[in-house]
Amino acid sequence: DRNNITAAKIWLEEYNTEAEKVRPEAQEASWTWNTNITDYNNRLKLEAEKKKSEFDKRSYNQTLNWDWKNFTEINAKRQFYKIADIGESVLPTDKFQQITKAKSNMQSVYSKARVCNKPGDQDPSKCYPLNPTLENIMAKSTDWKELAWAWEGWRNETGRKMPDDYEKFVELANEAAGMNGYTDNGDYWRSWYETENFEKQMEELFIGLKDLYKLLHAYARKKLKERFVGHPFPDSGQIPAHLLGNMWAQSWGNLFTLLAPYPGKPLDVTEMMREQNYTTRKMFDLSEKFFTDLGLDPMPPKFYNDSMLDKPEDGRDVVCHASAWDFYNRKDFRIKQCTQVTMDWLITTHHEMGHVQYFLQYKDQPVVFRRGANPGFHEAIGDVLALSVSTPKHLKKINLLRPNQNPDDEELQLNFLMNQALKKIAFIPFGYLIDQWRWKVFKGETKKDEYNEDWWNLRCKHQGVSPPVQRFNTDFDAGSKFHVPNNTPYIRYFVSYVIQFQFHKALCKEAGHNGPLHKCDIDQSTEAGNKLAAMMKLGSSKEWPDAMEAITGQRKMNVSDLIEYFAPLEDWLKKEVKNETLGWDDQCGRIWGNG
Ligand SMILES: CC(=O)N[C@@H](CC(=O)O)C(=O)NC[C@H](CC1(C(=O)N[C@@H](Cc2ccc(O)cc2)C(=O)O)CCCC1)C(=O)O
Ligand SMILES: [Zn+2]
Repeated sequence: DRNNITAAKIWLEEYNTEAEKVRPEAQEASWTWNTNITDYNNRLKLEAEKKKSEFDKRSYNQTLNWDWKNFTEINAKRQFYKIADIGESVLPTDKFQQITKAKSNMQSVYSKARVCNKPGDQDPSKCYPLNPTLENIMAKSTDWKELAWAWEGWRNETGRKMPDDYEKFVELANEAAGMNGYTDNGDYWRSWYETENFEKQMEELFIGLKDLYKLLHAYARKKLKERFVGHPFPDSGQIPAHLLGNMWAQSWGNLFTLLAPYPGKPLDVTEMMREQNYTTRKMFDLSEKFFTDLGLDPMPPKFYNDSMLDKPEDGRDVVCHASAWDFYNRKDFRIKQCTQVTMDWLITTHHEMGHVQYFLQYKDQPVVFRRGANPGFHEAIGDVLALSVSTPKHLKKINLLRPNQNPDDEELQLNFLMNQALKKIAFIPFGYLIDQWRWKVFKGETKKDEYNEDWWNLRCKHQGVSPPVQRFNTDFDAGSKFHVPNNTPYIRYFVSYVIQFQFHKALCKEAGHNGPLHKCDIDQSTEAGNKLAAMMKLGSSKEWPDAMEAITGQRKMNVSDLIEYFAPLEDWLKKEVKNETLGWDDQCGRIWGNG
């Protein structure tokens, strides 16, 4: 009967066995399209997704045979709860096909986009991809016009072509969420955090970090005004968004040579990697060794064979944006990325390997528990290890610091902290605002003809950046960021950037570190590794405060460890910007045209 827990557990076993067949097929078809974007592979992907959605629907219907909401066995009850939560698969077949088609269109536009008419090109029909060309221009160019060409061109070739598909996606995603008992798709996405007033909690964390961001923003604005003297910076105080070394102004690491407190003490790890003929494989071996030296798992033998670690040279279209893949069969785990030999890509490699390590650690959980404790946890693992790898002390150990450089030199240490701040503090408002915008779209508070105005209201208000050229309602700048057309939620990165410092602090203590937090390198500490592994093994079988407690001994997210980590730099910044006006107006002033 409906309360027979023994029979229910047998059914759960059967569900798992079947899920370990259906999911790998869907993943394999998605992998094939991602690594070779063709109409044929797209059809196979849609077919496989349709098959998986039918399995999900069938499984949901079978959960109705059990009174699982009243089960006393927590683990079984939690499995039923997750099996019954089938997301977009709840849609009837025709609507499921429509939403999958809309997503596929946007993903394809994003991944195939090229920008032409580069200033100074003899052949105006020559076109350039984001990776590596446009990203390199945004990272290295100091030519205002060239930066503006790349910035505007990318948005014309991506976001501008998506509003109709995006509107369709929002409508159907909300319909699916409604059928699953949520108020809208944003409510569904937030449900993964199982946290009362989650939006309020995120806002409080963000408010706690605003002052630190304003210091860095004021310093960067001061130095960029010197670099681009004579060019228009808005009176409202924002920084033109194309000057920050990144297509979305989300990470300012490429401004290090401009912003380093002691320019004579460079951290030019990329040059060192190139001088030592680093290859993609060497970057992965380095990362894997860090994990295994902590006592964590090595990559399975077929990982390197089956992964795509470099951009293919046979001209096929691929999704270059890095990603880590669990095939849910306990055997196949892959990474797909178009690796370049740079320090940034060494960090990204650790980030993706962090995902695979999490997959490996929880692979014997029931399929529905093979997720992060919350999505932010999955994003934090690789970054936590990268916090140790990037220290001057560790770079010295792996011979990526110049021989004449002393890792304990205080000026070098301050340069290191600035380098970290340009990636971690600069990211905070961006990590926060993407889903602020999307949650409002899903709530219906932002209509299609307001998509772009609302996007820039948030970019101007929270991030303190403004568009370098006039924007119109016919633009859709949110669509120029991978995660919007690819429907990947983003608040997970904001959460990760906060909790990774909590994890770092706790693991450094476990590793016996004394002294400032930013100097800690947990390398080879199996005590730290064991703590991390124990948390990852839980997967999503427990609510995330239990996982947080397993590492840090307490159950809340808070920004105090991040602030402690950057304390020495905060003092330096306060002195640097004492004659500056901190912050900016909420509005961006005149940036709007009615196109
Ligand atoms: C099958 C699948 O999709 N799997 C998921 C993982 C999972 O869910 O299991 C996945 O691989 N997602 C891709 C995504 C890629 C990256 C990303 O998009 N990063 C953010 C923000 C950021 C930037 C710098 C940084 O150091 C940390 C975060 C951005 O670039 O804006 C690219 C660079 C790094 C991470 C990722 O790995 O999170
Ligand atoms: Zn990630």
